[in-house]
Amino acid sequence: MQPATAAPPTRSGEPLAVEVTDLRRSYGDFEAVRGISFEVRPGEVFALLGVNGAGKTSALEVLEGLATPGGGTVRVFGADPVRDRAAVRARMGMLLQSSGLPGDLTVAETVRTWAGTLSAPRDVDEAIAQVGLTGRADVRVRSLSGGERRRLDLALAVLGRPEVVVLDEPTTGLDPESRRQVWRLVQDMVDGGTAVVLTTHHLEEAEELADRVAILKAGRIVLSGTQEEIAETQPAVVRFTLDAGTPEPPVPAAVQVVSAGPRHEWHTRALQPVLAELLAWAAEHGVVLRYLQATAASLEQAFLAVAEGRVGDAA
Ligand SMILES: Nc1ncnc2c1ncn2[C@@H]1O[C@H](COP(=O)(O)OP(=O)(O)OP(=O)(O)O)[C@@H](O)[C@H]1O
Repeated sequence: MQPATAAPPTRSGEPLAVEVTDLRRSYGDFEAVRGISFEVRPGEVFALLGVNGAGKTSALEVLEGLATPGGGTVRVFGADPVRDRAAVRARMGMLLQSSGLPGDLTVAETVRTWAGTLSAPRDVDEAIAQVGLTGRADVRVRSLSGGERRRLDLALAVLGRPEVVVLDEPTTGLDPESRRQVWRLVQDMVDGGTAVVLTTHHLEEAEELADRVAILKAGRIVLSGTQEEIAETQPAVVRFTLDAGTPEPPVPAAVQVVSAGPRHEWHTRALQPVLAELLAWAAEHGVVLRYLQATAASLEQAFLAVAEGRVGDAA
């Protein structure tokens, strides 16, 4: 487990795109964000994960300048998103969980109107094409499907060529193809040097996009680091089923037996040698390991461990 979420110092001297230090936010007596810290550099994707109510949106709203922190600081390229709102807004694109676009305008009119408020917008047709809405350009917003509307929101979020983009659940409601289209768009922006902070309930989205991840629970960061660092906090899993009457394999020292049958489940931090030992035993004794599965530790396992209180509940 990583105690802090400092960005790796890969490009010395480069300003931090986002710097959040000991951020707190309360609603009345209830503290929804309880002292979180993280940094994001240009060209990096940082994902905030957590179950419903963990505090992700509450934290992002401070970053977006929509709420003031109850404690701690937030800086975007060194500026305060609330005090220096105009300066931060010029460099930031945001995709909120829900948007309130006028339903009467068409897609093209909406993008054109939005472009008119920006100093250096992308080409309107290109922006519409990038989110796959070219064929829907003349359709009124109110007639769009939920997924199409989400893609329009995204087109607007990145229309001003932002250096920092905050995406609150960018692909919720999208079909798999549209989701991939959004991932490509995000990846293109990142390749161009944009810093991205995103929340998502789709772990495969974080796996696809995020350089670093923080898993929140009840307003605190419980695990953070690269995906590999987070996954390594969890054991690998081996599962197999033995036919009745088959001898039991010896349990290697590095194994914790979670289930001893009929479906065996072993947890281990030494997957390769444990698997090698098991397979050698099976070959030697002519035993079939039915439905054999070996799963390396994953971000998903770590997420579930946090959600289910197996990690970090003492915090
Ligand atoms: N306006 C509000 N007034 C009171 N409590 C609120 C308010 N907004 C959020 N909360 C509470 O703060 C906590 C964090 O909410 P938040 O929306 O930040 O979580 P989240 O991680 O973004 O959840 P989700 O994944 O469901 O979007 C929750 O317990 C929520 O009920």
